[in-house]
Amino acid sequence: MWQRLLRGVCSISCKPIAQRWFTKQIRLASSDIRNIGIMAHIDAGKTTTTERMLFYSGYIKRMGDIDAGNTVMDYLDSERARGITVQSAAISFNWDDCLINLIDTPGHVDFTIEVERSLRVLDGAVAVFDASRGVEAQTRTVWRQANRNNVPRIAFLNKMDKEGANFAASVKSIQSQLKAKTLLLQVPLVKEDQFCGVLDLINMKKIEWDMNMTVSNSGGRDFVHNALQPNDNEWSLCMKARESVIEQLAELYDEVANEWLDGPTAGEVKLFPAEILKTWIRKATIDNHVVPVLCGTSLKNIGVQPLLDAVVNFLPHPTDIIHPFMNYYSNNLVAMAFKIIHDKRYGALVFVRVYSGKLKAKSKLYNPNKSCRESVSSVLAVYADEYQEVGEIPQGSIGIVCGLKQTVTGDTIVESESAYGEAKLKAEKHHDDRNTDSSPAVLAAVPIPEPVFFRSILADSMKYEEPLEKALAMISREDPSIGVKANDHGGFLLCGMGELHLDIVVDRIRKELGIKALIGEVRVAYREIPTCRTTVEETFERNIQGRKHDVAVSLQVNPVDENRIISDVKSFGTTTGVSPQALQAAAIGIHQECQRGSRYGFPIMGAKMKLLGLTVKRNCPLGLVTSAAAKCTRTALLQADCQLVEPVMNIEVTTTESQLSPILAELTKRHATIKDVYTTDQITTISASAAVAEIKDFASALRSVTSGNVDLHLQVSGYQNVPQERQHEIENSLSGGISYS
Ligand SMILES: Nc1nc2c(ncn2[C@@H]2O[C@H](COP(=O)(O)OP(=O)(O)OP(=O)(O)O)[C@@H](O)[C@H]2O)c(=O)[nH]1
Repeated sequence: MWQRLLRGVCSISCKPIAQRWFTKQIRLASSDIRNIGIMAHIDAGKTTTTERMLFYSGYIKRMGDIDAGNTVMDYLDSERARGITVQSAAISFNWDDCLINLIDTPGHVDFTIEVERSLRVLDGAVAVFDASRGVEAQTRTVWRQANRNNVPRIAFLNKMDKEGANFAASVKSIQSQLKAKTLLLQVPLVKEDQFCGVLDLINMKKIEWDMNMTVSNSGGRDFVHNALQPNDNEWSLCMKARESVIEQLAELYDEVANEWLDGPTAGEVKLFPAEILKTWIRKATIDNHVVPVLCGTSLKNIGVQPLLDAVVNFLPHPTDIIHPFMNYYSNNLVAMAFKIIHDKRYGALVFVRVYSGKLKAKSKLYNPNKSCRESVSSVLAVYADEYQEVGEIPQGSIGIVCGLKQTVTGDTIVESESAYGEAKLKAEKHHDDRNTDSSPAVLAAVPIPEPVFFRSILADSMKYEEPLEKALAMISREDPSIGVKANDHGGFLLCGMGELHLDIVVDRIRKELGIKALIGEVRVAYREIPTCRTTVEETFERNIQGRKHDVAVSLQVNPVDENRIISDVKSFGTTTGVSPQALQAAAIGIHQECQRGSRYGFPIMGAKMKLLGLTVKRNCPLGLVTSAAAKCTRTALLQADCQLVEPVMNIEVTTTESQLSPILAELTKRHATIKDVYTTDQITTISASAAVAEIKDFASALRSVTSGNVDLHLQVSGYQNVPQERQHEIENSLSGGISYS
């Protein structure tokens, strides 16, 4: 990718346009900015839709083709090869005098953390659906994520050209499965059994594309829109549908009801001016009361321009949504780093959302999460894999900051340490929860679930050791859901959320960064949990340079019902008077030993590690405190009789009824528990759960037994004890060491 970034592989160079737009961006008011995401199930057409948006906005001169692997938005080699979006690519373009900062989010379940991070910084989203499938498994996940983050949404029913596309059924599935109140703003226009445009209910217009022109020369730029007339066939249908929109709004807001009752009429027909209607649709969308629904086919270039109009008209601008922390900073700078990628020329590119103030080039900033100062060298606006230096990122917008050394994804960045101090004081006056980990004056980070897969990675020769270490540090800074740990074989363990997640990292290391490395097979991240409470007291003696040092440690291990370790190491009782540095050194020893595991060598979880006592003489080396605490932890964990547990996944398979038998057979073979099987709208859904170890190659097995006519959604649901017979298998495979390929 790095060579690609330098060369600027995009076949289209748009620097002059970019320059004009980015200069304009600085003068923009917040109300002219839309920070939006595109979210959906894999393959619904997010990337194709985005490419069309760029094309119609004039940003690119030729549309990319996802199937030919030459889109602007999917720009990593691994993305182009696989035809899927892996990293969220952010991009800015203009539509109707507004600056749209758009983030294309990945659809695969392994990258849901990436989606969550994007949702934090967005003000609104376009949810893209495949109109022949309606709501799909991953849509439900991203929808829940958007609900959690209160992100207002527009639904775009894409692929209306496909055989089996069904507007009404898709809307029904949004209502029933996502429990969303849909507001239909368009009706599909079909001629000679072909989808060719939309009936716009707000403006009462027929918008029609010439199917012979769309795919070839015009690329869908040319379309005709005519006002609907009372003698048109579609008139009464559209009037009824428009009335239903107004009624839905009237149920929400009394003012709409009054306006509707008292407003002007033309003969028998009650009028409700389009501009007023738009204002109320916008309000209902931002209040998260309704989800406006539009339709089209991005591949055939129909319906994308009205979608862009809807983004500008109905999705919120940055100042529509006031986040509580903004009140503490007045007009001082506060921003959030939501993504990091590395570039050879600029180094770490930190994508930020500026909530208040301006983020200027050559300025000094403060990072309260890392308690450190940072220097900004330059500030960039982004065009997929091309960047344009700009002087500042204005309030409410998204851009890239260069020069930051310690900031990682999820950190808050503010103007200065003193500005943060003032904000923290103000925030604490309003909150009694001073004991929580993070101050209300910083933005809450995205929680990262426990990784369920890992694989070993070892440099092929000494020449690649340092580059590999640097590459892994860089990748885990970019994506904190990738864990990197040194293993006992001189290499590293790479932990991630799924097989694809780890495959992508390995691809980047080998192909994009050119590092020769030996890679172990993908393994399940088992864990060990203590089964009983133990208390251990031990004293350690060492002679160091003729001086005798001893450290006494007393530690208790308590089983707890949580998928993590709770470390209780603080100054109390017999630890009173022990220096904070010694307590910290003991905490490190306990943590390190928990990571090493006990009987099986897998990290511990479900344990509260309580330091009951620590006796340390003056001048005792801190390293000795760490190893004493580690040894005491080892003894305590052995006595706590740790049990091996494994991650379990919820499985959701959607298919047609005819494919049910082979799928159920595959699930039974893998000892899955079938929870439910139901059919709605001719789509059969099977929900089940199984151990991750049992379903490692489930996706490819499913594809082969159903000829690809299946949709699979997996999500980690928890942990369960490993059955006795498999425990032996695991022990045997572990004693065989790591096999690299
Ligand atoms: N028939 C039809 N196919 C479409 C349409 N839009 C996209 N496609 C096809 O659907 C497939 C997936 O499109 P993408 O744009 O990559 O979908 P995506 O949602 O970005 O997929 P991920 O990045 O993998 O999450 C490609 O083969 C597209 O050509 C459409 O309107 N009609």
